[in-house]
Parts: sequence; C-alpha cells; structure tokens
Amino acid sequence: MILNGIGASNGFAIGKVYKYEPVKVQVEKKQVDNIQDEITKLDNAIDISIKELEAIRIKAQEDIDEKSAEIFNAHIQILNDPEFIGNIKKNVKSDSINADYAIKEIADMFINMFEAMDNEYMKERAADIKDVSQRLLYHVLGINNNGATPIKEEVIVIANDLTPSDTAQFDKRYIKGFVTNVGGRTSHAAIMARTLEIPTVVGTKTALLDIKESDIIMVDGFDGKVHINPSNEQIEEAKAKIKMYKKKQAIWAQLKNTSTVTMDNHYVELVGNIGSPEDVEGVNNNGGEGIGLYRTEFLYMGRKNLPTEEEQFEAYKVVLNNMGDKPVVVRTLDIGGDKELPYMEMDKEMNPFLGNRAIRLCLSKKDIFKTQLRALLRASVYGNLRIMFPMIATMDEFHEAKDMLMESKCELIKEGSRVSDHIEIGIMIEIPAAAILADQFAKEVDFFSIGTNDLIQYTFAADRMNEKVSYLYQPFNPSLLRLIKMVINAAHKEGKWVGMCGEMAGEQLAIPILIGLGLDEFSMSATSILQARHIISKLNYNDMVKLASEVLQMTRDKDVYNRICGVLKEDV
Ligand SMILES: C=C(OP(=O)(O)O)C(=O)O
Ligand SMILES: [Mg+2]
Repeated sequence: MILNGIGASNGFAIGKVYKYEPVKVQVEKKQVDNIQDEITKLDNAIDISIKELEAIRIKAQEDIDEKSAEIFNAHIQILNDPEFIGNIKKNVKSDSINADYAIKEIADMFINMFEAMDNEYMKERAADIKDVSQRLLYHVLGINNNGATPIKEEVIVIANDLTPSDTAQFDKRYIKGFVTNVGGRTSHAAIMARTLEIPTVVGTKTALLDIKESDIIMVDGFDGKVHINPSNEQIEEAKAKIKMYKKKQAIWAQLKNTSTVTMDNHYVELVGNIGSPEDVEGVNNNGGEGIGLYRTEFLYMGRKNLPTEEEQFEAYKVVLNNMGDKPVVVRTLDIGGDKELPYMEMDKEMNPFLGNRAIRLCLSKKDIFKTQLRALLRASVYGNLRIMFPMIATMDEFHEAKDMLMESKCELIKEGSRVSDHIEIGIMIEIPAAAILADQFAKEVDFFSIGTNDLIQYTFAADRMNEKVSYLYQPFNPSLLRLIKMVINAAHKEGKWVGMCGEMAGEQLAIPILIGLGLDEFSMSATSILQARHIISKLNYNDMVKLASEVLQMTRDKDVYNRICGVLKEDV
C-alpha cells in the first residue's frame, strides 16, 4: 500500500514504526472523600507502570544494548523509591486530594530540584522523573498513551501532527524519518526536518490509521510517498533514486567555494536559514555566503523559562563568530501561530496565525523584546549583523520596533558596552499590507526579506498548517509573483536590496522566475544551497527577465508552472 502526502524533506528512509500520539493531560487539584480509593488507584498505577517498564527493559536489552536497558531500570527504581512514592501518598492523605494532583506536585518538586543542579547526571535524573511521572499519571487517570514512551531505537515517527517542540524533543540519533497526517511543506516541523536532513512526508491524512506498529515502512521525502511494507522491487527502485541523487550532489558539491552567478554574470547572494547556532556548520559546509534568516524563537523553546540576555548574547555571538565577516540576518522573536512557549501565558485565540504573533507579541511584551534587542546589540561587534523584524503590517509597528532598538543601543552605550555602528535594519515582507506599501517602507529600511510561507497564506487566506487548503499554497500564481515584483521594484528604486527567506526561495522551479524578477538574496535550508547555485549557474539572466515578465501576464499558477518546467533542464 502507498500513502500519498507532501514531500517535506528529501531522502529515503526504511524502518520500523513509532506512533507518536501524546495525550495532553490536565491535572486539577480536587478534594476527595475517599482517600483509600486514591491510594489504591496509585498502587495499581505503580504496578502497571513497573510491569510495562520491565517489558521495555527486556526489549531494549535484546534490540539495542545494555546501556539503553539501564535507563528503564532507573525508572523502575524511582517507582520503588520510598521518598518519591511516600511523599505522593503523604500529600494525598494529609490534604485529602486526588492522586494525580499529588503525583504532579511531588514530581515537579523533584524535577525543579534536580534541574537546578549544575550537574549533568542530576539533570538526567530530572528527565527520568518526568518520564516516569507521566507514565504514572496516564495509568492513574486510565489514559492509554504511548506517546510517553521514550524512543531508544531507530524508528520512523508517525504522528497526526508535529509541533516544533515535539520535533525538538526527539532524540535525533534514533529518528530516521517523519510521517504526519496533517501539515504542509512550510509548517515549522517540516522546516526543522529539512534542517536536520530527516526524510519527511507530511499531510498523508491517514498515516496514523493505515500504518500499524508492526509494519515496516519506506518514506520517500522526494515524492511525498509512504510505502507500507514495501516490496523488494520498490526498495530497489528507491536505492536507484538515492544513487542518482548522490551523483547529483557530488556535481553540486564542486560549487561549494564559488560565488553564485548566472551564465551571463549576474550575481546573487545565496545564504542559509538556521534555527540554532548548531545549524551554522551546515550552512558553511554547503557553501552558504551568510545567514539570511536566523529563527531565534527556537532559542526560547524546549526549556522552562525565557532565555536571559546573557544566554541570548552567547548564542548570537557564536553564530556571528562562526560566520566571520559574512552577513547574518537575525530575525527577532516570532512566537505565536504554530510556535508556542509552554511557560508563556498566551490567550487561546480563534485564529492564532492572525493573532498576537511575532512583532505584535513583542510590542505587547516589551520586557521580553528589550532583552532580545540588548543581547543582539551587544553581540553585534562580533560579526556582520543584520536585524530583521517579522510580521510587520504597518509603518507604526516598524517605527515602534526601531525606536526600541535605538533606545536599547543608547542605554548600552551609556552602560559602557560596545555596539556596532554598521547594523542593517530590515523587515520581513510576509503580510500583503506591507508588500503593497513597500515603496514607503523602502525609504526607511535597509532591506526587505520576503517570507513567502506567510505571504502566501495571507494572500490566499489559506492556513499554512491545513492540508485541506494546501492546494492554495501557490508560489507560482501570478498574483503572488506580481506582489513580489512590486516589492523588488520598490526596494531597488530606493537602492535597497531584497531577499527571500520563505521556502519558495529554495524551490528549484521558482528560482528562474525569482532571478528574472530581480531578487538579490536567496535564503534557504542549508541542504538546498548547492543545488540552487547549480541551477543559477545554468541560467541566463536576460532570458529570465523576459521569462518573468511573460509569466506575470499569465492567469493561473499551472500555466506558470508548465512554462517553467520547460526552462529547467534535466540535469538540475
Ligand atoms: C520565513 C518565514 O517565516 P516563518 O516560516 O518562520 O513564519 C515566512 O513566513 O516565509
Ligand atoms: Mg513567517
């Protein structure tokens, strides 16, 4: 059986299935009449959990190694620990409260205590208690959940959806592929999968239903297909495709240290998108000429509290240092939409992508924004920093953000800190209002970077996370191309440069049009850079200018798409 979805990260993976189906548990404090009932529930849950852990331990010993099996022994020990369990029981009895609340109370106390210790071993113990208490909670509440089982062997993860925090929490050593029911190519989990080079298919609609735990599956991240129990023939076909892809990669690799020019010497800048300082290596290894988008929000995820100014300063400094004098566009915090922070109170919104997101949230939580701006300014002396504000819709928002930046700069200088005088300040163009007013914005900013993931969702009013409307993700639609053209013309008129950091910039078929429209900078996943450079090296700029003006007059995305297919030669 073959499931069709959207190829979100290139590559093939064959392997066992891990169904990730976390159940969100809400624990509330309740007064109970029958304390003994709660104690019995707790004792039963401990018994079941220990039995489960024994089984996992034996499996880990057989399938993986002794060291992995040890982890589950540690978990069993926690469930036998008189201090841990004794305290839970004590709270149930003394406060006449429900067992689930007491578990959470005591687990949180131990977790916080261990996490605060400056000792890796103790921090791991906090993670163990988190896992065990989650397992215990599920059993006390009678919830059947396997999302709590940590992954300890190589698997392909199947999920309904993956949030960026889900994706971040997996141990990458064991993840061979991702398959989801929902989501599109531009969901943040898909973007993270590309950065991690993990083959991924999203939007299959029925993967969780159709794939069984006992199946072996093959993920084709190129064509967006998932083969359930593939035949030998299908596996051979995949191997041939991988071989072909590797050959192409070897050709592209020859361009690693060259600049990005068309056949007739039109130069553009090819840079990478990153989500963390660790991703810089990938950009450098793939011949990136800089960073065109550092999504700083990932610095705020996978933790319990906001990163301090010092922590942020260190992260930005590492990125700038490792890029030498190459430009680094750091985007200020873009939280909201599909990116939540568990520790930050955010109101439930009907339309989170249209809600309090990115610059809107930063301007409403000024202390958080200020901390980031100060950290960025302090780091600016370590490299070639460009600061970019996301989701700008109005000139007032830009002014307010820039004023705060300038105010922070003055403060820092007064405090005796050094700040670079050569920081370019730009905005993302991802809201149609800003694209339409680009001529005015161009007078005030140093650069634009077009965020097509959002610009497309807002132009077509189509949620980028919803596969039912994914047909409206139309980067080739002349309406979008005209918007892009408007932005580029407006910027060039004021002598400013325009980049693109949405996924469209790295799509092979979009590149010829974008060259023809006059885009100056292309920012993409590190793994797409060399292929893009190869494509550009085969194009003639003047021909692309003609091609772009031709497609701007077309009516449908399909017409443009078909026209472009004829332009790209087989060898790219
Ligand atoms: C690059 C973009 O920002 P993000 O994907 O992080 O929303 C975009 O919207 O195109
Ligand atoms: Mg965006």
